[in-house]
Amino acid sequence: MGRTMEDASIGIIGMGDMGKMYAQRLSAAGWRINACDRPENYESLTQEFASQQRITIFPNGHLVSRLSDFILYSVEAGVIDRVVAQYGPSTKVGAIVGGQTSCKAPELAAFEKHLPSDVEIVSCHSLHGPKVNPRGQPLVLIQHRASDESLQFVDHILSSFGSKHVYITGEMHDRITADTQAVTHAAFLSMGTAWQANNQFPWEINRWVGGIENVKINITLRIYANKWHVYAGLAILNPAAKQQIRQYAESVTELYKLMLGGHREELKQRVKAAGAAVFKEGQEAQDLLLKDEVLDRFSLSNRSREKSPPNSHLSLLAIVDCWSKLGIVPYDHMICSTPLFRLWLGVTEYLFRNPELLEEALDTAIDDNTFRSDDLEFTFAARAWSDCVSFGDFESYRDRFERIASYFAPRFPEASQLGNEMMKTILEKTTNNP
Ligand SMILES: NC(=O)C1=CN([C@@H]2O[C@H](COP(=O)(O)OP(=O)(O)OC[C@H]3O[C@@H](n4cnc5c(N)ncnc54)[C@H](OP(=O)(O)O)[C@@H]3O)[C@@H](O)[C@H]2O)C=CC1
Ligand SMILES: O=C(O)C(=O)Cc1ccc(O)cc1
Repeated sequence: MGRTMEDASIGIIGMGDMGKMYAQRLSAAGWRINACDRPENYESLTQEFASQQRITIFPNGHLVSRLSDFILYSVEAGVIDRVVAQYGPSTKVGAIVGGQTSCKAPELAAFEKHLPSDVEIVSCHSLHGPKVNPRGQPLVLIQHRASDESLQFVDHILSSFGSKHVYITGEMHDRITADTQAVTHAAFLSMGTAWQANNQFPWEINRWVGGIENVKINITLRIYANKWHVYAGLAILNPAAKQQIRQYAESVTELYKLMLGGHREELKQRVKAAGAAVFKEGQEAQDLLLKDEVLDRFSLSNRSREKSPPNSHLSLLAIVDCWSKLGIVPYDHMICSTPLFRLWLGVTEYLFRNPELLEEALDTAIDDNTFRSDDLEFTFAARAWSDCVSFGDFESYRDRFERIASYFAPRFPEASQLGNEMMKTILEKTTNNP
């Protein structure tokens, strides 16, 4: 292999949020980092990292690739092929290459296509955002074209994160993350779309205040405050995601039609059968915590509330219907769970493991027309996001995303502070920190 742990250096191509987080944490653990972003960002990055002795900034990926023993591409998923085509042939002989993109099929295809055959491939994916402490969070490692020794080398490099290493294939990664990431995002993106379409800031309206609603609101705003390309890439480029998001939109539509038609018994039967398939007896996940007393602390609203206002919870009924139609047991996907997914599963579980609350939601869906127009917009939104992902057009995804994001933007600073506290509190209880 020709490299020793002592003199090895790590290359990072793409110094955005994730690239910088990796550079900071790996250099703090004692590794030498060679990093670059696009050539036009060279000057500013050099200044930013001037005081960090173990991080050297280079003008481009050729210079990073020819020097480094483990090279990580941390660029937008949509450009991975182009960037690997550009710098891949400059990779140091015998080096190991990996990527941080959220969908592995295009990344691994790019590596196979453009890397010299003497280069090994071990890819990875931290299943959390750049501001989350990696300790205890899942970190996927994919030994795609590499010896066991090289996998151990990468394993060792990344061990300082304290993450929970998960060893799977790229294909399995994409199938699981279609659910834990792409469908989860589709649900929250649709909530935001519906609120915007009805011209609502949900925390200002009585029927949205408290409990589960705080999670819905805080996560939706958290997603819209983030970069569109992260969500577009992992949904559009993952074939399993298209199918799963389409099923989610179909479940939303069919349940909404049952509500609209007043088909109480059919609705109850369908939802409860789905619930029984997903939440099997004795299959409780780790303590997911979601209790109203805690969730109530994270409200953007300044109103107080005594009891949860009844809600049809269409978004939650539909995800369970979707999982059951696809034969997915979400607890099996905890190995690739992100913090958002655990919260999403947590609120869903909270509703489905509370028979009175579920009954109340189903009766509200039939009897109470307060939510009809919200649910109508939510149904349109779920279908529109599904179409957008299926068409695979990054620019129209960006346009939809940014239009809705700008509606909520004035509340981002407050929402992100509150959302961070909520995540922290809930993560402390839902992560098995070693
Ligand atoms: N954000 C998150 O929560 C997570 C993201 N990921 C994945 O990690 C990857 C990076 O995400 P993130 O850091 O958030 O995104 P960013 O947009 O912050 O970072 C990507 C960086 O790559 C740069 N880049 C683009 N082309 C080149 C090139 N030819 N050479 C060098 N640099 C280039 C971009 O520059 P410019 O902006 O100027 O184009 C940008 O600085 C994505 O694939 C994402 O899906 C994975 C886990 C979590
Ligand atoms: O938790 C989520 O789903 C996020 O939104 C953060 C995120 C985004 C992309 C990833 O590949 C991993 C995590």
